Amino acid sequence: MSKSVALYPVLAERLESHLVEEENRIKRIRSHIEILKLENKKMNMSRKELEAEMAHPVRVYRFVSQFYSDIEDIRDSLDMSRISEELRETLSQLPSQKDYIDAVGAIARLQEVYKDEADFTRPQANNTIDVLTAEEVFDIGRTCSEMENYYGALNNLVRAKEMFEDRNDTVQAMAAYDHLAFVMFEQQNPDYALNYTYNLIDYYKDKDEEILTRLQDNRKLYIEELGGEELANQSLSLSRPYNNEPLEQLPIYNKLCRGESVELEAKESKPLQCHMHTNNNHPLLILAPVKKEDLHIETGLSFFHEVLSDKEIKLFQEKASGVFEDSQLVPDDDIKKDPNFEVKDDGYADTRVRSSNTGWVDDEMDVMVKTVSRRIAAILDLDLKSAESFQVLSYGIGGFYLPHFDWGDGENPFADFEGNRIATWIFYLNNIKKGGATVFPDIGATVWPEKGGAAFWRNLHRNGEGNRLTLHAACPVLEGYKWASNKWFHTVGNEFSWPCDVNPES
Ligand SMILES: O=C(O)CCC(=O)C(=O)O
Ligand SMILES: [Fe+2]
Repeated sequence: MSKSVALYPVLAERLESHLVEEENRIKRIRSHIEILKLENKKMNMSRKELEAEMAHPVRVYRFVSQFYSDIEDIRDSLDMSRISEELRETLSQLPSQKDYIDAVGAIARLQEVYKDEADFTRPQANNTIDVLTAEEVFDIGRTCSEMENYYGALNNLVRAKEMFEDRNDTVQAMAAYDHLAFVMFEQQNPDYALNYTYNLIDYYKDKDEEILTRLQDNRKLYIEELGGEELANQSLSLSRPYNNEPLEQLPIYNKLCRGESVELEAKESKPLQCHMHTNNNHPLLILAPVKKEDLHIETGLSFFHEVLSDKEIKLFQEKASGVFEDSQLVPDDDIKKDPNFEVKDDGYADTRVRSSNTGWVDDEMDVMVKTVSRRIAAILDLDLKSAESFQVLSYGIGGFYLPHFDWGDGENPFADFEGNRIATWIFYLNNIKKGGATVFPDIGATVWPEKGGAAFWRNLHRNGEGNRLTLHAACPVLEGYKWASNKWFHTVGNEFSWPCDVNPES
């Protein structure tokens, strides 16, 4: 009993400090509410305004990382076991760690593909607002490292260290150096890792015991990797430049995305046996002939200008926005073999292969959609009966689709349709500020999106087999956003639609 009595003042004291903590927690929630109210204006923007606001990679990264850390802080400040279902539901829909990682991944992908054009650490064309700070570059480098994207990690950490040094911030420069040493090791540069570690040991030796111990352990590991003390010492002169292997080994794709020309292995070039039927006498086209550019003979790759009106484009965007979801992709065998690709539990590949929104728009949704379908069929002289609905795609900053075929393998590749995807038609619904081309690595072609225009190609050989030259990809969007729409024609009803071919036996 007397023991309990003695605890009275202790209890009062502990309750008091609990209350202070609770009050602080509530203050934190209140300050978040104030910030959210201020941000409210942005959240009420229309789709168009939001697209314009989020048209630069740095803005997207900044917005997502700031929002994500606020949301994390809000989550931390709440007693999650006592919140309402509604609040829980709302929180679950807000930026998550995955969104933040995707935003960093988009920056790293853009840097990998577009190189100097995607150097967001320097003002580009007098734009001094959308420039990353040293702290942000450091954050991107560290996150890349956590994602095991050591290529992106190395580039960003090197730059972060430089930026910290430029402002004589040794403490931060050393922190960047510390991460960099590990990343150098992961990218097969143990000599660099060791050299950096010696410098770091020198710096931390009378500053931080814990860091020092870790650095000393690393030093041992790097020396071992270099084949012992003697060989390690020899390698320290660092006369060779460091390796930095990109994450995706896609040099042709990257070049084409940048608009550079590529040298291809010599391809057969037989004369065409006859010319493609342009179908210009079709009644639907007499009054409005379309301007067509031939880009590649064997696949029929071509570009059609000004096929869609602004009104039709708006309709496609509106119809699709109502039914948008993340683009899914059933990975084919080639993709599964690539060590960079992970297949999620549900059998779909993750955002390392493709990232965009998809909405299906069919002819029954609006008579204008049906008119457009008929216009394409008339231009191509293909039968619409077995065609798919329009697959409308919207790509945000960094949105892309790695090289793939539209045709499927095996006996019955598209169970829900009649036959394989014989041909692809892809509309471009807007002009993109930078990036976002469709490229064909084995043809060496880059198709630049043009509002209202469309690209077309034939996916299959005459014998029905997939044509491997049709390998194609969507380049990441570097600035702005991208809207496109696929229309796939299938074999049934189009068996005899083949025009001429360089090799009629194929
Ligand atoms: O967006 C592009 O440029 C290409 C899209 C594509 O290839 C596809 O969706 O299959
Ligand atoms: Fe495709």
